[in-house]
Amino acid sequence: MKAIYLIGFMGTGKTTISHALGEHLNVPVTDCDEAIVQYAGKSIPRIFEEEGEQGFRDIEQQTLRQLHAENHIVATGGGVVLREENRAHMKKNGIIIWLEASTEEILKRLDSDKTRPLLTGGDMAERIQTLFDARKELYEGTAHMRIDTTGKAKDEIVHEILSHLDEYDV
Ligand SMILES: Nc1ncnc2c1ncn2[C@@H]1O[C@H](COP(=O)(O)OP(=O)(O)O)[C@@H](O)[C@H]1O
Ligand SMILES: O=C(O)C1=C[C@@H](OP(=O)(O)O)[C@@H](O)[C@H](O)C1
Ligand SMILES: [Mg+2]
Repeated sequence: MKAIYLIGFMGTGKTTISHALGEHLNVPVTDCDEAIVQYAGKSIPRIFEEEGEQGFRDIEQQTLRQLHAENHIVATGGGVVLREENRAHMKKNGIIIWLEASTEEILKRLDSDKTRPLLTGGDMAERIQTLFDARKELYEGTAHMRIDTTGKAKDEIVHEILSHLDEYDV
């Protein structure tokens, strides 16, 4: 099996769904953000604070490149599509699934979240909208499969992904 990469905005469920999908397919799962935290030895907010967003993106790019590119599910961070090198790496190595959710749903899911530095401070709905508008075309242009998760339970999303997987050369 090739790698399966989950991409999409913060709060669309990449981390959550990657683990559920891994269980169903009996394939190992890596969350890129977790690998980054391990490698850097500090939390994501701390990396942003001390090294800035570009410092984080450098580590993210390096980490993505080092992850297994076969027989593996990778939950990426929402900004992975910002770098062309990352988009090319994922396209070369696997199937890319874009998880979507409405702004209202993302707000609900991340209401009290303090772990996503790009969403803290200011009006969260506005931040989500601005960032999403800037990234939408990148998600669209990178993904092979697109799944709307709004109002859907984890199992439903996993089954929807599984039902489409055989359309691809995984
Ligand atoms: N389908 C869903 N329905 C409701 N809540 C969800 C769903 N998927 C994820 N969540 C919740 O939303 C939050 C963000 O999910 P997460 O998997 O961390 O998203 P991402 O990795 O895309 O940022 C978590 O609290 C998670 O439990
Ligand atoms: O969208 C982004 O730029 C980011 C998304 C986060 O991951 P999730 O998408 O899993 O929340 C994490 O990588 C970091 O806070 C930056
Ligand atoms: Mg995540």
